[in-house]
Amino acid sequence: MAPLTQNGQAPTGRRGPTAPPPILEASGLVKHFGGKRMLLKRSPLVRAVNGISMSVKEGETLAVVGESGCGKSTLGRLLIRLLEPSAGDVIYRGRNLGNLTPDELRRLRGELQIIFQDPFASLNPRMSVSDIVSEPIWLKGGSSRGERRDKVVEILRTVGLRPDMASRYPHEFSGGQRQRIGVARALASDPRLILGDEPVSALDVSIQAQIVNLLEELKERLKLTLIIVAHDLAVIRHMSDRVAVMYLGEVVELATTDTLYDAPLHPYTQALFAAIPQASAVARHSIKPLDGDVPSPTNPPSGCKFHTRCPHAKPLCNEARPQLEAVEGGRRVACHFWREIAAAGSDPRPIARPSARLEKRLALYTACQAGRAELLSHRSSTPTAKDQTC
Ligand SMILES: Nc1ncnc2c1ncn2[C@@H]1O[C@H](COP(=O)(O)OP(=O)(O)OP(=O)(O)O)[C@@H](O)[C@H]1O
Repeated sequence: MAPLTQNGQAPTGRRGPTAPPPILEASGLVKHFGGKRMLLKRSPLVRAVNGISMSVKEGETLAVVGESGCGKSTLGRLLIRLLEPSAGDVIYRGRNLGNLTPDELRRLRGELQIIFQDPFASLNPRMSVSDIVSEPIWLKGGSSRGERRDKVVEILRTVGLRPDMASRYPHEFSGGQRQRIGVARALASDPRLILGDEPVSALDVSIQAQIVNLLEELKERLKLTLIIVAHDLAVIRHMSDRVAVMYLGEVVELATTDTLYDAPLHPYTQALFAAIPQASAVARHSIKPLDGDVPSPTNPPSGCKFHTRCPHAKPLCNEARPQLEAVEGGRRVACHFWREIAAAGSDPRPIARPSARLEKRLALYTACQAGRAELLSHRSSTPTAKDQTC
């Protein structure tokens, strides 16, 4: 089993001569918050991200999953340089973002965009839709007022909103429509890579499917790369090509979506997926969902951060931090004993039927996928005022 190189890639040669270079590569990313002296005492040091090395391939959808507080949003924001790392580098299309001048970074900002979780909080209530969407175009520079107006109209159509909605204000829209405005704002600067930070979790389930489908459609049409931070494993399975599983500031497993859902290797991934046993092969292995809470990132356990909750923990896990190790098929796992755990779990049982709730959600996605062509033609002619149907 070949170990990873410093930048989180498999050793040179494994990628193959024809594989395109990643659009983004992170190496040794660390982000600590706090730890500053305040009057009489020091604020606690929060170790949000601890030495993550990974890459994002051009045109893929990479999902980042994990329990609340494990550092998903922080990692996402570090990758698009919305946050400055405490240590480590992000190389975007061959350029180290840490070495750019503020001016160079501002010019590059349009290529790296974000869609926020909460469409109610993330839009300025005092700005019209037209102002919200045209601001990034204006910031990019080089366009006249008329060109900006035309581009706003085009982008609104692209995200399924009517051009006459441009003069309205965010409070006049439904949740799904507001998230479409958030998507329009992200698209306005012609991005190459978009971070979706829980882009659908604040929305009603039926609206979630619309936004998921919109993002997928835009990704294909505009050749975007997506990083999706989310905790909804059904949405992740539907949307992503690869999944990075995080635990307490570290990536513990990284694999293609099908591989990960069919046979998770890390005990944390297994336990995470056991919360939706019918949706994954972990149902075959009677793995229990996780007990207890994630330890505090201000005082993380030594060695493997997961050992305090891991059913397979051995003394070594308390002593040494496991490295992300390359496994066949481009998958990576950070566990000292993944081979033993995988071998012990080779007693497959039939997969249980999906729960009624999961079945409903999967059916909804399928229906929305099937209705996409119809929806698109509907949007361009007589778009709906409210996001009520697929
Ligand atoms: N600006 C900040 N100052 C101090 N601590 C922070 C800050 N931002 C995040 N943290 C802490 O860093 C840790 C990781 O936070 P982060 O938001 O990245 O987690 P997450 O996995 O995205 O959580 P959630 O799913 O709940 O959004 C948490 O303990 C959080 O409290």
